[in-house]
Amino acid sequence: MAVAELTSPTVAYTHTPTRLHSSSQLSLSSTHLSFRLRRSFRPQNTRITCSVDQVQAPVAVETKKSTDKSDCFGVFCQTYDLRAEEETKSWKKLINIAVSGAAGMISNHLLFKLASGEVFGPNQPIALKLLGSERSFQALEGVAMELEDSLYPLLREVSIGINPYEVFEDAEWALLIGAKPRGPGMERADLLDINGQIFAEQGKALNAVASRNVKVIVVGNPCNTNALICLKNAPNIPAKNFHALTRLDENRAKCQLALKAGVFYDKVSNVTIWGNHSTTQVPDFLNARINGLPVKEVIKDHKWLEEEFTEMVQKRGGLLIQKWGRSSAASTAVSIADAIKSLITPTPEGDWFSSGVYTNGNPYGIAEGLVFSMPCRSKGDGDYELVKDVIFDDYLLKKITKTEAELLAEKRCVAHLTGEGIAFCDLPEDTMLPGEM
Ligand SMILES: NC(=O)C1=CN([C@@H]2O[C@H](COP(=O)(O)OP(=O)(O)OC[C@H]3O[C@@H](n4cnc5c(N)ncnc54)[C@H](OP(=O)(O)O)[C@@H]3O)[C@@H](O)[C@H]2O)C=CC1
Ligand SMILES: O=C([O-])CC(=O)C(=O)O
Repeated sequence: MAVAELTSPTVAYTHTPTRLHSSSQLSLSSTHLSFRLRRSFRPQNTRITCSVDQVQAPVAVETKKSTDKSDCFGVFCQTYDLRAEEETKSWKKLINIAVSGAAGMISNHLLFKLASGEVFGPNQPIALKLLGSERSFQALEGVAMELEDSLYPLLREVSIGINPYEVFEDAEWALLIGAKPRGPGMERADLLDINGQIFAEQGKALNAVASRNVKVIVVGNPCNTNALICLKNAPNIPAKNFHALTRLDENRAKCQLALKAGVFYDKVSNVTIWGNHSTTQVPDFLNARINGLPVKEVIKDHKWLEEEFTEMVQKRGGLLIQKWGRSSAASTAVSIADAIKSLITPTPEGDWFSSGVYTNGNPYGIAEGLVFSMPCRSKGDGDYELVKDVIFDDYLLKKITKTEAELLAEKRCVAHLTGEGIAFCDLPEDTMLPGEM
């Protein structure tokens, strides 16, 4: 392992332009000031100096095995002691956020939100660990370059890589976005299998190297069953920590209810999406509220609620693809940010949010062992509890049974990936992602 050692009271580091060995490192452990240079290109004669009153004499320190790490990128290979600068003294401890599909469209919106501080807050420095593939590696470098050029103060580290066992190391959040889109003529069972394999692998990697309390949000479709596969392959991480993103569906439902009621969308609350992120999902208008009143008291056209509203939310993703020629990216990124914020800030009194979570001991009688969207509340500690005071009627129960049946069929279809035996695929005919219609 190559470790640069400096002993003079004035620190000066110069090196010639090479692609450095992945473990090259100069570190000042006594002050936590470190310049970490791992397999990054740096400009000719890079010179970094610090005066003696800023730092003590540096000592070289042993680093973790370089092969355990993804590559830090460009300017982010330098890290500084946050306590050394007045402005950063009040900041929290750096958190590691891993993002897969990092060169994709959703990530292209999300990463900049994360880096700006609008998700984790203005005093929360972050490290972004970006997972791509050989196919997308150049694009990933492009993303990292744009992050460099954005000069975000809170963004202290960016690393990129194609091996989940490296990229997920010590991740405290894992936002799993990368997935293969369903191509023409591809059976849904094939999609479940192809993407399921990605999520089985990523579950294993999280299990091996991520923080034991990592929070995982699965976005790549079919996200509920991918999340189930992921958590089944990560037995050392609490199943409760895995989420499938249904917040976009909740946001879409709120928007349509607001439009119909003639109110601004901040007046709509208590919206649950039940079940699968697919066209069987159930946007619950029975428990939802507008200006604190039950939706059915405000919107008297109940036929609209049961038919048009429900179908509009279920198929919103498909309509958007028809208009845009590609699936929702910006609004999905916003909804991922919303989903994270809902877990790290206390839920407003009386309200809740939707997330696809593991049905382990759920109070609604939904089949156990599924990732099913349900109403959740959080104290803001990253954890959540299920909301108990919700009501059901025959319409709602019938719809929930349909989406439950679909998820049970998806589960049977991926039994080979969850350790539950031999897969048997009998998916309902009309099983579709929101983007397929
Ligand atoms: N839950 C939700 O509410 C929503 C979910 N989605 C889903 O999010 C996912 C990402 O969408 P978006 O960012 O727009 O898609 P993009 O196609 O823009 O990017 C996704 C990334 O997935 C990776 N990918 C593509 N093919 C494969 C493959 N065969 N194996 C592994 N990874 C692959 C690629 O990264 P790389 O080459 O680096 O692997 C690509 O950069 C999709 O599955 C989409 O259906 C979209 C909207 C809403
Ligand atoms: O099917 C897709 O990729 C798009 C999707 O999930 C959505 O817009 O809700």
